Amino acid sequence: MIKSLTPYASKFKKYPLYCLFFIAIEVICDVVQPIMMALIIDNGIANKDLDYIFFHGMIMVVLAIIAMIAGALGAYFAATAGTGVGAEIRQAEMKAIQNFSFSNVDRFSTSSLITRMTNDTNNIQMTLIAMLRLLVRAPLMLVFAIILAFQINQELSLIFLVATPFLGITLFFIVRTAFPRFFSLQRAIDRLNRVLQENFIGIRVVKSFVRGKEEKAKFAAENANYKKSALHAMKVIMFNMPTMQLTVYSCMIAVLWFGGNLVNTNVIGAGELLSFIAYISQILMSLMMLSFVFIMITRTKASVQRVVEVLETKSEINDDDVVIDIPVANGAITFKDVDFSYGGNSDDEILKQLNFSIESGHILGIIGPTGSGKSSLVQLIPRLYDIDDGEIYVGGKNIRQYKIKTLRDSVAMVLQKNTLFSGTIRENLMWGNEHATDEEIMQAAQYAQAHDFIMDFPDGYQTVLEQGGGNLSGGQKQRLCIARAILKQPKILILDDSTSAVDTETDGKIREAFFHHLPDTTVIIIAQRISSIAGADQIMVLNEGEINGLGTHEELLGTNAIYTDIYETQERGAEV
Ligand SMILES: Nc1ncnc2c1ncn2[C@@H]1O[C@H](COP(=O)(O)OP(=O)(O)OP(=O)(O)O)[C@@H](O)[C@H]1O
Repeated sequence: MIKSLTPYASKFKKYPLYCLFFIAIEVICDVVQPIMMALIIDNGIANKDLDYIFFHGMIMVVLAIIAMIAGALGAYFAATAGTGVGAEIRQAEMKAIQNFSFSNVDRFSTSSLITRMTNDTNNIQMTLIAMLRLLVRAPLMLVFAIILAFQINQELSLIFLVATPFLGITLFFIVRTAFPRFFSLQRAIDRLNRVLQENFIGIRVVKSFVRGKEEKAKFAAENANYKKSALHAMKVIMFNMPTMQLTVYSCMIAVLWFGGNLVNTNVIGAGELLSFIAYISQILMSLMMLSFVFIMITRTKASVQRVVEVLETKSEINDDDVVIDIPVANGAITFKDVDFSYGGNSDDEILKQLNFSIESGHILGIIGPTGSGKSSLVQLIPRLYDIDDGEIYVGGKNIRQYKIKTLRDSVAMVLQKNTLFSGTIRENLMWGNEHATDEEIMQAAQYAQAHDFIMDFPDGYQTVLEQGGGNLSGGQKQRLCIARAILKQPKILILDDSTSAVDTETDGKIREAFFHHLPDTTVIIIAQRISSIAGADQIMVLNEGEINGLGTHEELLGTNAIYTDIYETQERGAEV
């Protein structure tokens, strides 16, 4: 698992070496201090030699200053490496997610992807920084302190031999129990983020339905669940510190007990006993640092697993087999025996045995009850989802023969849910074509019946849109999205219920514009209103994932029950 992340560390190879160098200096300075202290007590104080005390005291001060500077530099290089690797991983996750197919995104869920890119990656970054600093410092200090303690007195040092296995076994059990609990903790963060994300994105709906109380209750439940998961994990970790302290204080008591006797019998000096105790403190510190890092590693193991899952997920839709990048010749579309289900579950087929063709430059209207599969059908054309069975042809070639970018560049979709981004109207329109001239932008806006309302704003095309186009009406947003799609100059233009918020007259003008100004573009219009599709070259009636009728308005009216029923209902509605 760690191996999968090593490529992201390659840029920062030299920093661990710098870190090792400075931390080694810091540790050497720290472990020499007790020796100075012992010398001052056993020689300086015992002989009342003030010069000796002052000289060795100064050495202690200088050592402390060097240790401080080296420690700070070590921490700086550790932080540079850790944050650098974190940034590389985040960038790689972003790249991987941009390549995901819709079903990949469905499988992970948006909130989980956000947690993985933020919280999980942050865990990895923090652990790397701690590992670089402490995994060098703690073992070095431990080894030096043990060696120097052994040099003072070997028998006293045997006390460590009893304490170390006890600590090792305790740590092993803590780490083993904590791992699954940390995994659940990350999942609890996913769920908390999901509730927050849904609430913030849908805040207008929440307020208009006065659902604030229910939303608060939903959040409270997930928040409580998160707290429970965090406590569950912490309960194990809690044992770490007391175990360390119990062991070390027991060691100190044992050292004072046996060491006191050695001082009384003049085997070691009082200063040596004091520095022995100082080494025990350093050994305690090292063990605490080590256990802290091990626990962080345990927590991060869960995060690494979740991040690697994102990095290693290959898009279910790819064009790896396509060697030659052939252009899309025209907007002709053919579906042959197409079956489709979300997640490839054939028991739950959304579209069944679809067979139809549209000539390039023609307009196809699709109508049908809600949930009949209209949006699913059009998403198959630019390969936003792949089909289970059958074949789809665009411009006379199977869509699998095109590079995905080429195919998607030739198809523009205006989705049911319009998304605009913060920035000016002009910037939003240029998503369709980043090289578009002012004339082209204006022309696309005119075709989409957006130019007039844009010019009514004091800043015209430079009007700044709020996040998600919050300062526009629903119909205005829809028209901007249509203009953005037209600007792409696609071979196929798909409008998925995208004029629902536009009045009938403007809707008619938009269709007129397609008819007169985009004669070579194949247009697919999904609509609820018969009037939006009545003039189409062909109309498809979709019902429960199957083609129930296909023909012109005149052919379907009177012969297709569903179409006639929708028509009559809407006519009656219009009369009332
Ligand atoms: N991402 C998805 N994952 C799983 N099932 C989905 C997904 N999107 C849609 N569905 C299911 O597929 C079926 C067809 O949905 P689709 O959106 O294609 O219908 P539609 O005819 O466009 O409906 P509407 O007119 O209400 O927009 C529905 O049963 C829906 O629950």
